[in-house]
Amino acid sequence: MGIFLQLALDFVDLSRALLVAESAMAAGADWLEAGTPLIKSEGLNAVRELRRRFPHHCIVADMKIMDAGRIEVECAAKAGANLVDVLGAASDATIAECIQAGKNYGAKIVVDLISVPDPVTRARQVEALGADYLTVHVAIDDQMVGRDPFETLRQVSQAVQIPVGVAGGINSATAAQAVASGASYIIVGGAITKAKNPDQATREIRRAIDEQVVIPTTLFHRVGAAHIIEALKQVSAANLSDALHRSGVLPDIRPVFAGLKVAGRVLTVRTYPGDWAKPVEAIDRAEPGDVIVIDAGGVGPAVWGELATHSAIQRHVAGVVIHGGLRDAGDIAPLRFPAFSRLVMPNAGEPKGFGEIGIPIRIGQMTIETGDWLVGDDDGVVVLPQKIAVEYANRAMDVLERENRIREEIKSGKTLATVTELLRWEKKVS
Ligand SMILES: O=C([C@H](O)CO)[C@H](O)[C@H](O)COP(=O)(O)O
Repeated sequence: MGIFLQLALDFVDLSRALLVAESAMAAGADWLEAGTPLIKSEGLNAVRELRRRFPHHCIVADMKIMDAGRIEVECAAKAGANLVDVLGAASDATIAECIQAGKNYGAKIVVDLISVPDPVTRARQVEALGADYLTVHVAIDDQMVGRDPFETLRQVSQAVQIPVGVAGGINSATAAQAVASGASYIIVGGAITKAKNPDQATREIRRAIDEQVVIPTTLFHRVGAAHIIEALKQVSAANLSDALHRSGVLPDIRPVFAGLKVAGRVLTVRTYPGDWAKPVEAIDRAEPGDVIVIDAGGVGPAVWGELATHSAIQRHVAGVVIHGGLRDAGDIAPLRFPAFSRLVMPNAGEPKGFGEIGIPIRIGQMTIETGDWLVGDDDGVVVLPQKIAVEYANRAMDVLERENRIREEIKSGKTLATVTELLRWEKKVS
């Protein structure tokens, strides 16, 4: 038996899900899953419509059943599902009821081991209860902190006899690893549903599975602490702010030059207005790729200019952010050095040395620490606190990937309002 590719339609709008389903099924996906968000949003009509459009394909209802297994399996099966998903975290009674209802209504039962503390033990238990399939699954939110399913998949696939599948951020670069780790079926959501070309994405993943090859991708994979910058170099300040629940923005800080982006680790400086000693000394303290963030009280005179910029370039400093003034803009422009400031002016102060390097600073409501991360572009500057950097760098990538998909649907002739069904989801004033 070959390895099945299951497409997880994790949309909230059925029309968008069907668009991708048509494309991906024609390109090599085997099983079609009504994702949990889709079922929660559209109900089992999503399963009925998938069954109607794909009468001969295996339809999976990712119900993530936690209770009332009998009725939930019955209605999913009657809606047209071949496989119904129950959580391994549910009680044995619920899982046994699902299995029995599955027998009665012609549906196979998949037990999803998502967030189960001891997946190997639970896998053996539910196999003994009569489960038909087992899925090793890393939750979307756990993917954002860098977790992957492969070691657990290897252990579980060796512990049971029933087919074991995998879900959790699988993409064209990791699908082969999923097969090598023992997967009998591979569930892919975002790497296809957020792809600009779902058919091409499906073909690549299909090839990765069938030929056991790694097909590199810069999208749909999540970084760990050592590679945060890789994600931040891809996302915009807007993506990062969206990921941070629309926060993180440094107020009143504007790009001095258009078309320049910076992403990097922060080195902070506090100085007295106009006192450019510590800002310039920080250049010598910075690591390559750092962004120097200066709190000069939000007022002039300038604490940064053309000579400081040449010095920063020598030290491979990635950019400068000034809560205060910059000068020599015309001379800095041709250097294409990313600079962001509250003010631009011709007058500087004196290098008196009042201030400190590396200490926490405060700009507006934001406390910024050395070691935090930052993205700046034509929109402004967003700071990412280091303690949440892995998660929110990954969530910013997720924002970028989702917008890539929406853009393609708009380019196909739709509007943003229709693609996102704004009218449907507007906050209803009761
Ligand atoms: O089951 C899923 C998740 O809990 C959201 O419903 C996904 O379908 C599953 O994780 C596959 O999606 P990706 O992780 O994006 O490949």
